[in-house]
Formats: sequence, structure tokens, C-alpha cells
Amino acid sequence: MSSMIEVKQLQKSFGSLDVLKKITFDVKPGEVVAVIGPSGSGKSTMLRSLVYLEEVTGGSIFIQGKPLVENGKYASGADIRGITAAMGMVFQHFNLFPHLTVRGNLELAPRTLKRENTQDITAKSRELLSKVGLADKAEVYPSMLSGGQKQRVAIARALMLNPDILLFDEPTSALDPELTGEVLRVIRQLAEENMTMIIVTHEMNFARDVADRVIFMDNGEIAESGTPEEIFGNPQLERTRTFLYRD
Ligand SMILES: Nc1ncnc2c1ncn2[C@@H]1O[C@H](COP(=O)(O)OP(=O)(O)OP(=O)(O)O)[C@@H](O)[C@H]1O
Repeated sequence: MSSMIEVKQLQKSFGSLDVLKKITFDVKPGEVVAVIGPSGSGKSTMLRSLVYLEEVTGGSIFIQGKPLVENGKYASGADIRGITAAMGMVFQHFNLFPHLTVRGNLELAPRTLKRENTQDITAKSRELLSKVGLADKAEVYPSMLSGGQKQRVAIARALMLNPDILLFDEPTSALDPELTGEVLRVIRQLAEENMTMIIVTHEMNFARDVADRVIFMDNGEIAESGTPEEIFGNPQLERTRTFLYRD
């Protein structure tokens, strides 16, 4: 099966700081990949590079076989937009527009892109809000919502553009513990629907349950990669053990 995402020898430096040190991995259609690892190991930078929120210093990223960047050379602007359109991203701090209602947040990008008519966009926002359990919040502003509700709006918003791949950057790290469950349930449902996802997370139980594969990043490298059983169940993986039982 061909890859949804293929990353080869990816390098990123901020000045003299090497944040990604020749990282290589791929993601198959329908696969759920959890990325774990210590703070500062490069997880966010890797994820942001996939959607061109960061420009890498070297290596290649192919999305559905198309080169976003190949051996450090980026595609043209129009091609970059086309290639990254396959991906939706959900951030730790939700990044909702405070001056727009929940429905406004969902409908802004599709209305701007004008790929669908207004009626279809409205129908879809209604459907997606009910999918994330927020049908009754359409006309409310984000400031009226809990963190868990905001994150569910952000997920629905990401789904509005029909992405083939969803990327999550610590989606529950900004939430009170009692609100993480409602967000993880939505992500779990997407996994059951075979959405291709990369999830950077500190929720180890969730990674173990939902991921097909776990990538453990340490100091800008992929230190280990394998099934949850291989990563969490193997006492030989010293770097992973040190991380998991650091407290
Ligand atoms: N814009 C930037 N300029 C300079 N250094 C940066 C920048 N962004 C990230 N870094 C550095 O790159 C390294 C990797 O950061 P990154 O956010 O990717 O790590 P992370 O594994 O996601 O960490 P966390 O779990 O804390 O979010 C860190 O040392 C960070 O300070």
C-alpha cells in the first residue's frame, strides 16, 4: 500500500540548534501514529513541518506521493497549497477565532474557498457539530465554552475541509484532566472511522489504546518506533523506559 505521508532524512535547525536530525518514517492510509517523547525532543516541529508551518533545512516530505519538499527543495507556492490541503491540524490551544461563533469558526475556511455552496457548508457544519456532541452550541462564542468543548469545535473545524489526514499537537495538554476524556473519545471515533492521524500526545494510555504505531522521539531523533506492545511492553527499550518512568 502506498504511503499517505513519507518523511525521509528530515532535518530542521534553529540557528545552531539541530531540532530534527535526519528523521525518517511513513504513515499508511488509515494508520494512527502516536508520537511521544520528552519536552523539546522535536515532536511539534516535526508535525508543523508537515503542514509547512515550519520550513525544514533538509530532507524530504511526500504527502500522498507528492513532494512538499524533496532533498531540501520546496515545491512552488501553488503546489504547496494543494499538497498541504490534504491535512487538517488541531493545536494544543485550540486557535479558535474569538470574534466568530462556533458555526462561524467552522464555516470561515470553506466559505472563503468557495468550493461548496452555502447550503452544503451549513449542512456540513451542523452535521460535524453534532458528531462532536455540540449541536446546541452553533451560535455561541468560544469564550462561553469549556476547554474540552473548544477542542471539539477545533476538531470539527478541521474536518470541514474534508482532510485525508489529521494532525494533532498535544490536543489535551491544555485541558483540565476531567475534560480530556471527551476530546479523546472524538479522536477515538475518528480512528474507528479509519481516519489517518498523527497524534503528538503525553497521554500514554491513550497512545497505547488507539495507536497502530508509536514513535518515540528523543533529542531530535526517532529513538524507537513500533506497535504499542513493542514500545510499551519491551523492558529492553532503555530510552523509552527512562522517559516513561521519569517521575
Ligand atoms: N521558533 C523557534 N526558534 C528557536 N527554537 C525553537 C523554535 N521552535 C522550537 N524551538 C526549539 O526546538 C526544540 C524542539 O521543540 P519542539 O516544540 O518541537 O519540541 P516538543 O518535543 O514538541 O516539545 P513539547 O513536548 O514541550 O511541546 C526545543 O529546544 C525548542 O526550544
